[in-house]
Amino acid sequence: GWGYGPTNGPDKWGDEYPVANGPRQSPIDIVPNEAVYDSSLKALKLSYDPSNSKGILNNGHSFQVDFVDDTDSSTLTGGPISGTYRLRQFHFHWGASDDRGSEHTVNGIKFPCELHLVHWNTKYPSFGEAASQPDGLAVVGVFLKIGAANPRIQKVLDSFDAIKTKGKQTTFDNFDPMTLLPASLDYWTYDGSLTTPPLLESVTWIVLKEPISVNPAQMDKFRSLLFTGEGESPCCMVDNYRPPQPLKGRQGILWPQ
Ligand SMILES: NS(=O)(=O)c1ccc(-n2ccn(-c3ccc(F)cc3F)c2=O)cc1
Ligand SMILES: [Zn+2]
Repeated sequence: GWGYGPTNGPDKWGDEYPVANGPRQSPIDIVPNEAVYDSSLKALKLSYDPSNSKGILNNGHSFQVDFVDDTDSSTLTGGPISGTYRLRQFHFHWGASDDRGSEHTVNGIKFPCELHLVHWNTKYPSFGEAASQPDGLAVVGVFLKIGAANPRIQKVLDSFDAIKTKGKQTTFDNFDPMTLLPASLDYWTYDGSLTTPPLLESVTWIVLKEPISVNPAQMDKFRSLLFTGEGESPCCMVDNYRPPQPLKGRQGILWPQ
C-alpha cells in the first residue's frame, strides 16, 4: 500500500492513483503577494461541540481524532463555502525535524507541522458520497510553528501511548478543536484535493494565515508514533507530508486581511 517511503511515497502514488497528476491537486505553495483579494468572501464561522469527539486512531499514515457527524452540531459555514459542512475528523502532518513537515508552504517555507480539520458538505447524504464531489469537502489547514508549549494540544499528545502502532485507537472524549485554532481566522482559499490517496479533487482548502505554536518536546512526541503495526519492525511516523503540487492555472485567494 501507499506510504511516504522511497518505494511507496508521493512520487509513486500516480501509478495507482492517476488523479495524482490532475488539475487541482494539493498541497500547493502559497505566495501571499500573488493571492487575489476577493471582497465577496465572508468570514469563517466554526462552531464545534466538544461532546462530538469520539476517538483517536493511528491509521498508519497519521493519527486522527474522529467526530460524531450525524447532526449539525460541529460545523463550518461562511468563508468561501456555501451551505453547511460538518466536522468529520482532524489530523496532522509533520517532519522528522523542525525544518519540514507541513504540506502547504508559504513563499516556499515549510512549517514543522500542519493540522487539518476535515469537513463534508451536508448537501450530500454522507461523508463518503461528499468525498467524490467537487464541492464535497472543506479542509481547514493550520500551520504549527516552534515556540511556546501549547497546553491545548497536550491532551492529544497524552493519548499517544495508547495509539503508538498502526491500527490502535482509544476513546477521546470532550475535546474542543476550537481550542487548537489561532486568534485570527484570516485565511487563504483555493480549490484542491485530498493530499493522500485517493487524492480526490473534492476539497475547498481554507488555510489559516496565523500559525499556532508547539514546543520542541511536543514535536518530539508526534515523532514517537509508529507507521508500523505491533510486532512489525518499528518505523517512526515522520515526514508524512506530500510536497507542493503544480498550480495548473489556479490562483490562491486571500480573504480580506
Ligand atoms: N490530508 S487531507 O487532505 O486533509 C485528507 C487526506 C485523505 C483523506 N481521506 C483518506 C481516505 N478518505 C476517505 C474515507 C472514507 C471515504 F468514504 C472516502 C474517503 F475519501 C479520506 O477522506 C482525508 C483528508
Ligand atoms: Zn491532512
